[in-house]
Amino acid sequence: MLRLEGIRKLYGEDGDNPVEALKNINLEVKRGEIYGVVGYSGAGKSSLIRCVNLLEKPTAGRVIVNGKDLTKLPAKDLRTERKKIGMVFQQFNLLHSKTAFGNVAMPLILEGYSKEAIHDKVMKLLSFVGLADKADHYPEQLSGGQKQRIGIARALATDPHVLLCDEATSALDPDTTNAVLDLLKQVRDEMGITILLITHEMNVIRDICDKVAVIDGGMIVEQGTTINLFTSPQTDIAKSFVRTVLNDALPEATWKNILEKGSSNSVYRILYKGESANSPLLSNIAKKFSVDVNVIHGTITTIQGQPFGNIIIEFIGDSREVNIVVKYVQEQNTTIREVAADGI
Ligand SMILES: Nc1ncnc2c1ncn2[C@@H]1O[C@H](COP(=O)(O)OP(=O)(O)OP(=O)(O)O)[C@@H](O)[C@H]1O
Repeated sequence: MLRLEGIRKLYGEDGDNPVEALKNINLEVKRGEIYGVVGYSGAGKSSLIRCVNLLEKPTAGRVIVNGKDLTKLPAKDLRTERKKIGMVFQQFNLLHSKTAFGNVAMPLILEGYSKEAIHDKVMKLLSFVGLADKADHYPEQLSGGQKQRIGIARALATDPHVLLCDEATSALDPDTTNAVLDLLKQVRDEMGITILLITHEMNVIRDICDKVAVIDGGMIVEQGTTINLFTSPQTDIAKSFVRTVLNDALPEATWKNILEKGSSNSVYRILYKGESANSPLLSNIAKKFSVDVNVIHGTITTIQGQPFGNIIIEFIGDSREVNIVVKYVQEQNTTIREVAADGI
């Protein structure tokens, strides 16, 4: 549905200090997928999303939407194809002089739709985003979450195939963020729209993305399914992003206690994924082996509908028996490793 091939973006290429914001970006989003791009400030996220709808022309590379390379289209055809790409902005970008109705109607007026058709479509979209009763309200009379719903309704007005979301929830509080993320999921599930979103918030990736790419210094440094990225991040930057929501480092005070007891060599991290998160692993260990299991720290979270457990435990018992237990855990298709000196 959407493919980026070898995208480069160089700003100020004719000046003394050109900035290479994107370096050879390759990415494929399948129809109906929600694909997230996560990165720190300055990583190149905005440049990337702006290159997708050609608000910025890539210096090199191809942007293929529905089989068409947008970078090769003449201006008139590009305008037609752009209508199939909706855009949702962090700051909503609503016209303050227009009501909610007027904002959603805008793209349809520009398209020359009849008054009746506009009324029908706008009211349907306002109902879809749960704001039919706010049709006559102006943006200043709406909350941030409501403004974003209007922004989404406006983006849907031209029946896009792809929705690009630029930090769509970054200006919202956590509860409102959840509601807007649910709405985006509904857009995908009920309308079959493919979504590419950029964010610096890993909870957004965890909550709605099927796949994710981590971008750093204008390059994709890691990409894959959301569950794989969360359960086995490879790069330091992906690990640090995952840590922002899983908070899996052992608290310093707990680690200090363990060191004082001299039992640091029997502290392990166990990562459960999917099915194995449901199996009573710890109680099995306690039943089968003569070691005690002390859970020190941990989180269990749901990623793409699958439970994922990340817990730190201390085995209390003979070290030979502990080694046997570690082997047993590995045989259960579960990751286990000693916790390092920094509690990670
Ligand atoms: N119009 C521009 N002219 C020159 N340099 C630019 C321009 N836009 C972005 N850059 C530079 O390109 C790099 C990537 O910026 P970009 O805005 O794409 O990152 P970002 O990940 O979206 O950051 P943020 O989350 O802070 O918006 C940065 O070094 C930035 O300074």
